[in-house]
Amino acid sequence: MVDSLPGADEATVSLPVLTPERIPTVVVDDAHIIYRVHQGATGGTTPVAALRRLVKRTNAPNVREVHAVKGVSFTAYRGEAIGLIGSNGSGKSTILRAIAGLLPVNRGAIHTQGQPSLLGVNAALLNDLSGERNVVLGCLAMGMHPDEVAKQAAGIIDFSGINERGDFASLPMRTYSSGMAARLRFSIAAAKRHDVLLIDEALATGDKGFRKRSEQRVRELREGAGTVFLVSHQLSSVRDTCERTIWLESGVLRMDGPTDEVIRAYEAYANSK
Ligand SMILES: Nc1ncnc2c1ncn2[C@@H]1O[C@H](COP(=O)(O)OP(=O)(O)OP(=O)(O)O)[C@@H](O)[C@H]1O
Repeated sequence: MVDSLPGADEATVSLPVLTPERIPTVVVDDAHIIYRVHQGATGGTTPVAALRRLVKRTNAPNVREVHAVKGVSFTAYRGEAIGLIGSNGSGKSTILRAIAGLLPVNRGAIHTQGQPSLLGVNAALLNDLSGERNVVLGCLAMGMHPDEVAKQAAGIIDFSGINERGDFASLPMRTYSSGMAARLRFSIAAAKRHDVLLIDEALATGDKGFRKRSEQRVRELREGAGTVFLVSHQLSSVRDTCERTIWLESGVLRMDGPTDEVIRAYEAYANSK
Protein backbone atom coordinates (compact mmCIF):
# COMPACT_ATOMS: atom_id res chain seq x y z
CA MET A 1 0.00 0.00 0.00
CA VAL A 2 1.22 3.41 -0.83
CA ASP A 3 1.18 5.93 1.98
CA SER A 4 -0.68 9.06 1.02
CA LEU A 5 1.61 11.99 0.61
CA PRO A 6 1.42 14.77 3.13
CA GLY A 7 -0.88 17.48 1.83
CA ALA A 8 -2.30 15.16 -0.92
CA ASP A 9 -5.83 16.25 -0.04
CA GLU A 10 -4.85 19.79 -0.93
CA ALA A 11 -4.48 18.75 -4.58
CA THR A 12 -8.25 18.76 -4.86
CA VAL A 13 -8.50 22.31 -3.53
CA SER A 14 -9.04 24.69 -6.45
CA LEU A 15 -6.32 27.29 -6.88
CA PRO A 16 -7.20 30.98 -7.07
CA VAL A 17 -7.49 32.32 -10.63
CA LEU A 18 -4.36 34.31 -11.46
CA THR A 19 -5.02 37.82 -12.72
CA PRO A 20 -2.35 39.97 -14.44
CA GLU A 21 -0.35 41.66 -11.71
CA ARG A 22 -0.75 45.41 -11.25
CA ILE A 23 2.62 46.89 -10.47
CA PRO A 24 2.61 49.85 -8.07
CA THR A 25 4.91 52.69 -9.14
CA VAL A 26 4.01 55.39 -6.61
CA VAL A 27 2.62 54.82 -3.12
CA VAL A 28 1.60 57.92 -1.18
CA ASP A 29 0.90 56.89 2.39
CA ASP A 30 -0.80 59.43 4.67
CA ALA A 31 1.48 62.22 3.41
CA HIS A 32 1.57 65.57 5.17
CA ILE A 33 3.57 68.44 3.68
CA ILE A 34 4.12 71.65 5.58
CA TYR A 35 5.86 74.75 4.20
CA ARG A 36 7.63 76.91 6.73
CA VAL A 37 7.57 80.54 5.63
CA HIS A 38 10.17 82.80 7.20
CA GLN A 39 8.75 86.29 7.31
CA GLY A 40 11.91 88.22 8.07
CA ALA A 41 13.34 89.36 11.38
CA THR A 42 10.89 90.67 13.96
CA GLY A 43 11.13 90.91 17.77
CA GLY A 44 12.44 87.94 19.69
CA THR A 45 15.52 87.23 17.58
CA THR A 46 18.03 87.82 20.38
CA PRO A 47 20.24 84.88 21.39
CA VAL A 48 18.32 84.62 24.68
CA ALA A 49 14.96 84.44 22.87
CA ALA A 50 16.38 81.86 20.43
CA LEU A 51 17.73 79.79 23.35
CA ARG A 52 14.35 79.98 25.09
CA ARG A 53 12.63 78.71 21.94
CA LEU A 54 15.18 75.92 21.63
CA VAL A 55 14.56 74.80 25.21
CA LYS A 56 10.77 75.08 24.89
CA ARG A 57 10.84 73.58 21.36
CA THR A 58 8.62 76.31 19.95
CA ASN A 59 8.87 77.93 16.52
CA ALA A 60 10.42 81.32 15.93
CA PRO A 61 7.64 83.91 16.13
CA ASN A 62 8.24 85.02 12.57
CA VAL A 63 7.88 81.56 11.02
CA ARG A 64 4.47 80.69 9.62
CA GLU A 65 3.48 77.20 8.63
CA VAL A 66 1.33 76.34 5.61
CA HIS A 67 -0.08 72.84 5.87
CA ALA A 68 -0.34 72.27 2.10
CA VAL A 69 -1.02 68.50 2.00
CA LYS A 70 -3.00 66.84 4.80
CA GLY A 71 -2.88 63.07 5.07
CA VAL A 72 -3.15 62.15 1.39
CA SER A 73 -2.96 58.45 0.43
CA PHE A 74 -3.17 56.71 -2.94
CA THR A 75 -1.35 54.12 -5.04
CA ALA A 76 -0.51 54.58 -8.73
CA TYR A 77 0.14 51.61 -11.00
CA ARG A 78 2.25 51.06 -14.08
CA GLY A 79 0.34 51.93 -17.24
CA GLU A 80 -1.93 54.49 -15.58
CA ALA A 81 -2.35 58.15 -16.50
CA ILE A 82 -3.74 60.00 -13.49
CA GLY A 83 -5.16 63.53 -13.53
CA LEU A 84 -4.74 65.76 -10.48
CA ILE A 85 -7.40 68.45 -10.23
CA GLY A 86 -8.62 70.91 -7.60
CA SER A 87 -9.03 74.61 -6.85
CA ASN A 88 -6.05 77.01 -6.75
CA GLY A 89 -3.81 76.28 -3.78
CA SER A 90 -5.28 72.82 -3.15
CA GLY A 91 -1.85 71.15 -3.06
CA LYS A 92 -1.57 69.61 -6.54
CA SER A 93 1.88 71.00 -7.43
CA THR A 94 3.10 70.35 -3.90
CA ILE A 95 2.27 66.65 -4.03
CA LEU A 96 3.85 66.39 -7.48
CA ARG A 97 7.06 68.00 -6.24
CA ALA A 98 7.09 65.60 -3.28
CA ILE A 99 6.67 62.56 -5.59
CA ALA A 100 9.61 63.92 -7.63
CA GLY A 101 11.66 63.99 -4.42
CA LEU A 102 12.03 67.77 -4.46
CA LEU A 103 10.10 68.30 -1.21
CA PRO A 104 10.24 66.20 1.96
CA VAL A 105 7.09 64.90 3.63
CA ASN A 106 6.68 65.96 7.25
CA ARG A 107 4.62 62.91 8.17
CA GLY A 108 3.70 59.73 6.32
CA ALA A 109 5.73 58.49 3.36
CA ILE A 110 6.01 58.46 -0.42
CA HIS A 111 7.52 55.40 -2.10
CA THR A 112 8.35 55.36 -5.81
CA GLN A 113 9.64 52.74 -8.17
CA GLY A 114 12.24 54.13 -10.56
CA GLN A 115 13.15 57.79 -10.89
CA PRO A 116 10.18 60.12 -11.30
CA SER A 117 10.75 63.06 -13.66
CA LEU A 118 8.95 66.32 -13.02
CA LEU A 119 8.09 68.27 -16.12
CA GLY A 120 6.99 71.67 -14.94
CA VAL A 121 6.58 74.92 -16.78
CA ASN A 122 9.49 76.10 -14.64
CA ALA A 123 11.86 73.32 -15.64
CA ALA A 124 15.29 74.84 -16.07
CA LEU A 125 16.48 75.57 -19.56
CA LEU A 126 19.14 78.18 -20.26
CA ASN A 127 17.71 81.40 -21.63
CA ASP A 128 20.85 82.53 -23.42
CA LEU A 129 21.26 79.30 -25.35
CA SER A 130 19.36 78.51 -28.52
CA GLY A 131 16.47 76.06 -28.55
CA GLU A 132 18.68 73.55 -30.38
CA ARG A 133 21.41 73.72 -27.74
CA ASN A 134 18.83 73.42 -24.98
CA VAL A 135 17.44 70.28 -26.62
CA VAL A 136 20.91 68.72 -26.54
CA LEU A 137 21.57 69.81 -22.96
CA GLY A 138 18.14 68.74 -21.76
CA CYS A 139 18.45 65.30 -23.34
CA LEU A 140 21.96 64.76 -21.95
CA ALA A 141 20.71 65.88 -18.52
CA MET A 142 18.01 63.19 -18.71
CA GLY A 143 20.77 60.63 -19.23
CA MET A 144 20.36 60.04 -22.97
CA HIS A 145 23.39 58.84 -24.94
CA PRO A 146 24.91 61.52 -27.26
CA ASP A 147 24.22 59.30 -30.33
CA GLU A 148 20.59 59.01 -29.28
CA VAL A 149 20.42 62.78 -28.75
CA ALA A 150 21.81 63.40 -32.25
CA LYS A 151 19.15 61.05 -33.70
CA GLN A 152 16.26 62.60 -31.80
CA ALA A 153 17.09 66.34 -31.80
CA ALA A 154 15.36 67.27 -35.08
CA GLY A 155 12.26 65.28 -34.13
CA ILE A 156 12.05 67.07 -30.77
CA ILE A 157 12.20 70.50 -32.46
CA ASP A 158 9.54 69.40 -34.98
CA PHE A 159 7.27 68.07 -32.24
CA SER A 160 7.53 71.33 -30.27
CA GLY A 161 6.42 73.32 -33.32
CA ILE A 162 8.70 76.24 -32.37
CA ASN A 163 9.86 76.50 -35.99
CA GLU A 164 6.34 76.85 -37.35
CA ARG A 165 6.81 80.62 -37.74
CA GLY A 166 10.46 80.85 -38.73
CA ASP A 167 13.75 79.41 -37.60
CA PHE A 168 13.35 79.93 -33.85
CA ALA A 169 15.34 76.82 -32.92
CA SER A 170 18.59 78.67 -33.61
CA LEU A 171 17.55 81.74 -31.57
CA PRO A 172 18.13 82.12 -27.83
CA MET A 173 15.33 80.85 -25.58
CA ARG A 174 14.77 84.35 -24.21
CA THR A 175 13.22 85.32 -27.56
CA TYR A 176 10.48 82.67 -27.10
CA SER A 177 6.98 83.29 -25.81
CA SER A 178 6.18 81.46 -22.56
CA GLY A 179 4.02 79.02 -24.54
CA MET A 180 6.86 78.23 -26.97
CA ALA A 181 9.29 77.64 -24.11
CA ALA A 182 6.80 75.35 -22.35
CA ARG A 183 6.26 73.40 -25.56
CA LEU A 184 9.98 72.89 -25.98
CA ARG A 185 10.31 71.70 -22.36
CA PHE A 186 7.51 69.22 -22.83
CA SER A 187 8.99 67.96 -26.12
CA ILE A 188 12.40 67.39 -24.54
CA ALA A 189 11.00 65.53 -21.55
CA ALA A 190 8.61 63.48 -23.67
CA ALA A 191 11.45 62.24 -25.89
CA LYS A 192 12.54 59.81 -23.20
CA ARG A 193 10.62 56.93 -21.71
CA HIS A 194 10.06 57.70 -18.04
CA ASP A 195 9.18 55.31 -15.24
CA VAL A 196 7.01 58.03 -13.71
CA LEU A 197 6.41 61.25 -15.64
CA LEU A 198 4.94 64.17 -13.66
CA ILE A 199 3.46 66.91 -15.83
CA ASP A 200 2.43 70.21 -14.26
CA GLU A 201 0.15 72.29 -16.50
CA ALA A 202 2.52 71.91 -19.45
CA LEU A 203 -0.20 70.88 -21.86
CA ALA A 204 -2.35 73.90 -21.07
CA THR A 205 0.25 76.34 -22.40
CA GLY A 206 0.31 75.11 -25.98
CA ASP A 207 -2.12 75.94 -28.76
CA LYS A 208 -4.74 73.48 -29.92
CA GLY A 209 -2.50 71.61 -32.40
CA PHE A 210 0.28 71.18 -29.85
CA ARG A 211 -2.19 70.08 -27.20
CA LYS A 212 -3.49 67.31 -29.44
CA ARG A 213 0.07 66.14 -30.20
CA SER A 214 1.10 66.19 -26.55
CA GLU A 215 -2.01 64.35 -25.41
CA GLN A 216 -1.20 61.66 -27.96
CA ARG A 217 2.39 61.54 -26.63
CA VAL A 218 1.14 61.15 -23.04
CA ARG A 219 -0.95 58.19 -24.18
CA GLU A 220 2.12 56.64 -25.87
CA LEU A 221 4.25 57.17 -22.76
CA ARG A 222 1.60 55.44 -20.72
CA GLU A 223 1.44 52.54 -23.15
CA GLY A 224 5.24 52.30 -22.86
CA ALA A 225 4.53 51.00 -19.33
CA GLY A 226 5.24 54.27 -17.48
CA THR A 227 2.92 56.09 -15.11
CA VAL A 228 1.89 59.63 -15.98
CA PHE A 229 0.54 62.25 -13.58
CA LEU A 230 -1.04 65.33 -15.13
CA VAL A 231 -1.83 68.43 -13.04
CA SER A 232 -4.17 70.67 -14.98
CA HIS A 233 -7.02 73.13 -14.74
CA GLN A 234 -7.81 72.19 -18.34
CA LEU A 235 -10.42 69.56 -17.56
CA SER A 236 -10.75 68.59 -21.23
CA SER A 237 -7.03 67.65 -21.31
CA VAL A 238 -7.48 65.52 -18.20
CA ARG A 239 -10.58 63.89 -19.69
CA ASP A 240 -8.81 63.11 -22.99
CA THR A 241 -5.61 61.84 -21.37
CA CYS A 242 -6.38 60.19 -18.03
CA GLU A 243 -8.77 57.40 -17.14
CA ARG A 244 -8.27 58.00 -13.42
CA THR A 245 -8.39 61.32 -11.58
CA ILE A 246 -7.59 62.47 -8.07
CA TRP A 247 -9.33 65.59 -6.74
CA LEU A 248 -7.55 67.56 -3.99
CA GLU A 249 -9.19 70.39 -2.09
CA SER A 250 -7.43 72.41 0.63
CA GLY A 251 -4.74 69.73 0.85
CA VAL A 252 -7.22 66.91 1.40
CA LEU A 253 -8.00 64.11 -1.05
CA ARG A 254 -11.70 64.58 -1.87
CA MET A 255 -12.13 61.88 -4.51
CA ASP A 256 -10.10 59.28 -6.42
CA GLY A 257 -11.75 57.33 -9.23
CA PRO A 258 -12.75 57.20 -12.90
CA THR A 259 -12.09 60.59 -14.54
CA ASP A 260 -15.66 61.23 -15.70
CA GLU A 261 -17.11 60.67 -12.22
CA VAL A 262 -14.48 62.77 -10.44
CA ILE A 263 -14.73 65.67 -12.92
CA ARG A 264 -18.53 65.64 -12.66
CA ALA A 265 -18.32 65.90 -8.86
CA TYR A 266 -15.63 68.59 -9.04
CA GLU A 267 -17.64 70.69 -11.52
CA ALA A 268 -20.73 70.44 -9.30
CA TYR A 269 -18.61 71.61 -6.35
CA ALA A 270 -16.96 74.45 -8.34
CA ASN A 271 -20.36 75.67 -9.64
CA SER A 272 -21.83 75.68 -6.14
CA LYS A 273 -19.05 77.89 -4.72
N1 LIG B 1 7.08 77.66 -1.58
C1 LIG B 1 5.99 77.81 -0.83
N2 LIG B 1 6.08 78.36 0.40
C2 LIG B 1 4.99 78.48 1.18
N3 LIG B 1 3.76 78.08 0.84
C3 LIG B 1 3.60 77.54 -0.37
C4 LIG B 1 4.71 77.36 -1.27
N4 LIG B 1 4.25 76.76 -2.41
C5 LIG B 1 2.92 76.58 -2.22
N5 LIG B 1 2.53 77.04 -1.02
C6 LIG B 1 1.18 76.98 -0.44
O1 LIG B 1 0.79 75.62 -0.40
C7 LIG B 1 -0.58 75.48 -0.76
C8 LIG B 1 -0.69 74.53 -1.96
O2 LIG B 1 -0.05 75.14 -3.08
P1 LIG B 1 0.12 74.37 -4.48
O3 LIG B 1 0.95 75.23 -5.36
O4 LIG B 1 0.57 72.99 -4.22
O5 LIG B 1 -1.39 74.34 -5.00
P2 LIG B 1 -1.95 73.98 -6.44
O6 LIG B 1 -3.14 73.11 -6.20
O7 LIG B 1 -0.89 73.45 -7.32
O8 LIG B 1 -2.42 75.43 -6.93
P3 LIG B 1 -2.65 76.05 -8.41
O9 LIG B 1 -3.81 75.33 -9.00
O10 LIG B 1 -2.98 77.47 -8.11
O11 LIG B 1 -1.37 75.90 -9.18
C9 LIG B 1 -1.09 76.89 -1.03
O12 LIG B 1 -1.72 77.34 0.15
C10 LIG B 1 0.16 77.70 -1.30
O13 LIG B 1 -0.02 79.03 -0.87
